[in-house]
Amino acid sequence: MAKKIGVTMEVGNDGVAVITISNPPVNSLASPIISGLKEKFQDANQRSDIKAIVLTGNGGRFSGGFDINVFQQVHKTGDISLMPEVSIDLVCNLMEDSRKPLVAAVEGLALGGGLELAMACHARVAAPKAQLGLPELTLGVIPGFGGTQRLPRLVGLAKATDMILLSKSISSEEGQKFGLVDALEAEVFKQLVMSDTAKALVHVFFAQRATSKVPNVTDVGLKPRPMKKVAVIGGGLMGSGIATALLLSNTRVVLKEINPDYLQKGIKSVEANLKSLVSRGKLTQDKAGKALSLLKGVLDYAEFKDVDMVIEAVIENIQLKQKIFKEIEEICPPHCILASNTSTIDLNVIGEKTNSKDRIVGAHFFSPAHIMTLLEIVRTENTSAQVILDLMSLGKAIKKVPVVVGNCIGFAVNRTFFPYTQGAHMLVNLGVDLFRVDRVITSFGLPLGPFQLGDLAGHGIGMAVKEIYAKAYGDRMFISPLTELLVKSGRNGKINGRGYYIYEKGSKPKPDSSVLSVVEESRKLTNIMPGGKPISVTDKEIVEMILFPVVNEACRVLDEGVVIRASDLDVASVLGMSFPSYRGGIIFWADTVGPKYIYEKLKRLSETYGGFFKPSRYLEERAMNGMRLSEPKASSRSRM
Ligand SMILES: C[C@H](O)CC(=O)SCCNC(=O)CCNC(=O)[C@H](O)C(C)(C)COP(=O)(O)OP(=O)(O)OC[C@H]1O[C@@H](n2cnc3c(N)ncnc32)[C@H](O)[C@@H]1OP(=O)(O)O
Repeated sequence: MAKKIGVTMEVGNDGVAVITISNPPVNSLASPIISGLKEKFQDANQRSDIKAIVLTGNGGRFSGGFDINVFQQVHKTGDISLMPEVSIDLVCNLMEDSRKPLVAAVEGLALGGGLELAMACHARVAAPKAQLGLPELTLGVIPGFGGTQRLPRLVGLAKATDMILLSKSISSEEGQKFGLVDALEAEVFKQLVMSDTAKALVHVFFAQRATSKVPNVTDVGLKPRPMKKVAVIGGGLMGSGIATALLLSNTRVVLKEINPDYLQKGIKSVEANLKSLVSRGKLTQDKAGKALSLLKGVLDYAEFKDVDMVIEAVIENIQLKQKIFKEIEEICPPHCILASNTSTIDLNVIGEKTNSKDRIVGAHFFSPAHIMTLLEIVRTENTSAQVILDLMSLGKAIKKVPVVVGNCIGFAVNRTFFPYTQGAHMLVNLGVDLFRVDRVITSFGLPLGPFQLGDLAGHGIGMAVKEIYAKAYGDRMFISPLTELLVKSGRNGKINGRGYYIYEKGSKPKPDSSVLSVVEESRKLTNIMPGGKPISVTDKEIVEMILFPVVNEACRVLDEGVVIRASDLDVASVLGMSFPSYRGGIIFWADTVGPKYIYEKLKRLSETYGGFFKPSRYLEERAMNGMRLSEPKASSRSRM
């Protein structure tokens, strides 16, 4: 039977193209394979429906390298032109420079040119026990597809020299240890690569990398300035957490409070944060001591004269923030970045009384700030590219994932998720058990259901936030009296030991059945149960009624250009809201479910239950045109 030689490309519904090398028995890189690869990569890079590429080999072997028969032919004929030019066209231009995430899925072996192709990909996943090496020297040649350059960068010079000069191959397990392999997968490698989970996780991996590319900021030749000394104003929960994160990365921190009592509390919180990291084995005592030595508590602005950045983290009070920004503008050096950790207030309003609008930026950390990795960098139309770059660079230095977003109420994450609680409240007012709602949402993959999350955030805050959202997005809110009734009955959430659940030291939160009388009162007031009877819903419908309105708001966030790209919202939802990463983030998940399905469901729900579910224009357009939500808009009215 004739051998089937060639390169194939299959594109899944999710936009992932799988390019497969077929040249049995070892998928050597013969001329038709090299030209096939060029053609497929060219095609994949151009097609708008392809958003990520996987390169793999057929029959359990990635590739045994360049076709040695060609060497033999060259030797026989003396015609060196038989050697194809591969490095520039294929390996650099089409693979390495591809703007689409490109992953090598390696099984069996990747040797010589085979490993070099894998190294030109943006990441490598390998099955256990695969053989990886550059044995070219055994044939009297050197690695010719760039391996001499890429291998040392991945595994270090010593290991690379060993592998190249001694033609020593290594296993994928060793490769992972040295950084040649990004992830190892189990035996059912192929199935796993093609599984929804792998697709989602690979998506999040690349989406996270993509966040560091910000047009007109990271591509205009600017260099980040060093942030040697940073001031944090406010030593509360957020301020002390932010200070801890900075100290852990060896940044000098000035922590300012308004009186000695508050200052002492702030410093104690930083100490407690560090102590808890030490007790959990995440930090040595020495390093904790070093971090603390970089902290200086102050009650006035004297230390602000030489700071590189101020991060304001006081309560959400517009007048107070405006006053602080006016003061720091006067006292800080002219290069100093003036950042606010506000989660809701418009940055233009905060900076209204200053003449330094180009230096004003949002640094929205998520609580606890020294642990949660998302940092929303909120820019206004006046924030300078240099300031954004500096904050991105500081964010990375303190081990956060900075995502640059536009200025709107709630920014990207809180705005996208504001319907999350409301959908849950609607269900409960329609007669569904609140503890069931939490159970269904946690089994979907979020760590906390909406009611337990509300308890954790505190219902006092919940009420304040609801008001802010009602002003901004009141046209699409479900207003439920549940939170107010809860607070009235003395249940502020975890903070005072009681919310929907009972919180006792040392034990897990317990559902509090006595809260049901509060729920009953709310149901009476809203009176939305059809015929006064509880509705009957499946678990799937519960997920849909809570998360589809979130997807709907995410569509508006995309439509208004609050994020640079859809995948930024995926990363932000995973890191800021703990949306399950194995579902790829909110937009990736929605595209998996299907925009048309979501649109039709929301439309039906809005006919029954009103405007809260009304599909957005963006969702409707995508559903009607059979487009994914993540596809970039043809013309953008970005706020970025
Ligand atoms: C530009 C680049 O940097 C340059 C290069 O890539 S140079 C090439 C570097 N690659 C190599 O040196 C790998 C050479 N091959 C091997 O070491 C071994 O064949 C192997 C480990 C891949 C597989 O070993 P094993 O399973 O024992 O099978 P083995 O009998 O050796 O090979 C199976 C068949 O594949 C062929 N083959 C293996 N590697 C090949 C290659 N790179 N090109 C062409 N044919 C190859 C063998 O000639 C053999 O063919 P046959 O069945 O007609 O006799």
